[in-house]
Amino acid sequence: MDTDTILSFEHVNAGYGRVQILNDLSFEMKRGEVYGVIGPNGCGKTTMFNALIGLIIPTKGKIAYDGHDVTKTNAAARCKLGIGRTYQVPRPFEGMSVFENVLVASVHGAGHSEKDGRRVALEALKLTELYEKREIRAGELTLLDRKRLEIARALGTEPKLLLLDEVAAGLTEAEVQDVMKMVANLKAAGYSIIWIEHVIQTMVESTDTLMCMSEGHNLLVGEPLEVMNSKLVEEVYLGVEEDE
Ligand SMILES: Nc1ncnc2c1ncn2[C@@H]1O[C@H](COP(=O)(O)OP(=O)(O)OP(=O)(O)O)[C@@H](O)[C@H]1O
Repeated sequence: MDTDTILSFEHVNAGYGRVQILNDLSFEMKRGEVYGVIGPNGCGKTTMFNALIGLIIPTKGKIAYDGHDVTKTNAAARCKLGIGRTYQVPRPFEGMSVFENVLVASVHGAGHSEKDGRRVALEALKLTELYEKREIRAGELTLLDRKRLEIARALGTEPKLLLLDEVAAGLTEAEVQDVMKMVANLKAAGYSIIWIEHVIQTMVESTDTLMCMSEGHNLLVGEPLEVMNSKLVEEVYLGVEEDE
């Protein structure tokens, strides 16, 4: 793995029990880039995240992250190495304040002392523009702010690689623009970001590299607009969307 590469999947097979979902998946991501992942429903995008954070262990192949072979490393150790994820459906502790939610991630997720955890949590809240709302109960937040909180909680673990799972889903166009600005700020702050999304325009405008997955493998990867305009992608992805 060259030092520019933060993440690589090499011929990975993985799934749930006997059901194999990832099927010889290979790709490589550069440090500091926003790497988009698209593909039809059920093609294995979230499963790829699950394999990346250590929720499921590959039956074949290798996952290398930041100079480490993490193929069989457990989830807690990967979190400590700097892999932080968000979930498709935000699930904060509703009764806790915004700040407390991020503090919990920082202290219990990343193992920071309370003092360091507070510092990291406040930085995460500033980066996600939630600082002014830090005392509000998480259950009272709008969907956009819940998405921000989901990202802040991931940042609370001090990741180098941030995994975003459909953070734009369910938002208005104006809100999606806010998310795109936030992702651009996170990139500028030095995070490497891997971003699953169905909102195609977002992917074209906000990512440096785009991969389209199909049936658990890498169908096409490249410059976002080229990937989106390719016939191959149109057939497996847009074709499926239109039929739904
Ligand atoms: N815990 C699980 N146990 C068994 N099968 C699962 C589990 N989670 C997901 N699957 C199956 O794995 C396949 C891939 O799902 P996955 O969520 O990775 O797809 P996806 O590309 O993220 O889809 P979407 O765009 O709809 O979120 C689907 O057929 C799904 O039903």
